[in-house]
Amino acid sequence: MIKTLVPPCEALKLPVAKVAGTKDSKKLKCKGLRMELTITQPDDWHLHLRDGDLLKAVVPHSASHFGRALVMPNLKPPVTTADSAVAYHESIMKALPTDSKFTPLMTLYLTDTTSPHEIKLARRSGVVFAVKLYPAGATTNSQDGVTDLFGKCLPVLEEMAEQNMPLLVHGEVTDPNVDVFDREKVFIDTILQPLIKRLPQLKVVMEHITTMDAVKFVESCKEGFVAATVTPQHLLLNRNAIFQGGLQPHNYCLPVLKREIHRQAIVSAVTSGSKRFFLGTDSAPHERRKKECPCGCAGIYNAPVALSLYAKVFEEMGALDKLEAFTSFNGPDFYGLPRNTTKIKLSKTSWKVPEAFSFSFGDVVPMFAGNTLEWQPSFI
Ligand SMILES: NC(=O)N[C@@H](CC(=O)O)C(=O)O
Ligand SMILES: [Zn+2]
Ligand SMILES: [Zn+2]
Repeated sequence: MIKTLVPPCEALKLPVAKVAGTKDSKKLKCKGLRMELTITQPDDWHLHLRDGDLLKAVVPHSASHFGRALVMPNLKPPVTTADSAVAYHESIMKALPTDSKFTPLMTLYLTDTTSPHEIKLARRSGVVFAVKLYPAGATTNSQDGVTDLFGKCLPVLEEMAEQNMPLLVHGEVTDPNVDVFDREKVFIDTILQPLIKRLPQLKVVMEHITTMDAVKFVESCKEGFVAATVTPQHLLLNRNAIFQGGLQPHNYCLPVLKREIHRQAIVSAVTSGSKRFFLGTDSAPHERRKKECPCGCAGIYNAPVALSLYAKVFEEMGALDKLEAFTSFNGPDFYGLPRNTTKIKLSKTSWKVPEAFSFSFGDVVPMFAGNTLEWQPSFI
């Protein structure tokens, strides 16, 4: 629901106008009215929560806005078994603020030696909802990932199709001869296309898509079987942002930001209302000293700003009426889970993103640190 509010002092006296389309909302904005949106509580279908002190530090940011999150397994060591997923689930539950209703959904880290039996155990655990494919060497903590998907993992993938367990992919090839900006497209051509041909019943999510090639691929597949998550950074930034006024380590993530034409293709796809695309922040915190150094880690910490940024993208495209499906419906529908029943409010109120979050072990710098954003989420 999209509502408009007048400035706070007068808010109680005046009737609330409902806004059906975005042309209206733009008009209202011009008149100086403040907008407010009430939407079903969103879920984050791609989140890095880490472990230890960093987990305790960052989990409140996700728990304060999202109902559930699909938690990525690329810890050190990675979460490769049902037992370790259950243990990780417990440590996340312990790290949550006491009154939190946030539900972590766990993933298994696929390796060359993952057995079909482990998939059965994962399904039975009740806490594992997907299996994650990291091509070995593709991204942070992927060294134990898969070296040869078709050669080593076919029996596991068949069992996953059997168990209705989705495969989530970091969709980049690791061949050093392939240009870093082409790695997603080559992955689609050489791995994903053959995979869905071979196992059409396997559900696949292309994580954090970055190219028009990925958009076209996902749109060409059978709805309900192949989908994609989209991050705030790939909707709002192109590759210039990595080099704006000097090297910008906090805009470096994998897959790396791409050209403007790719960003525009992703924005069009998510704001079209297609059910194939849903929210996955890929919020990936690294301590500041591990980002601002000679060989900085890939990953953008966006959990504190993600909802504001998604709202900004949809508003700029005149598609605020499509935001809720992207943030709160398409994901659970794909995973066959119920939609959340609680609501959150997004108010069009300026707020400043902190320069950094400071913890005893160090700082974590969020995406758009120090910038002013317009949409502010809160519980109702
Ligand atoms: N996206 C990133 O740049 N980094 C992620 C890993 C990943 O999702 O590829 C991380 O764990 O830091
Ligand atoms: Zn990834
Ligand atoms: Zn990720």
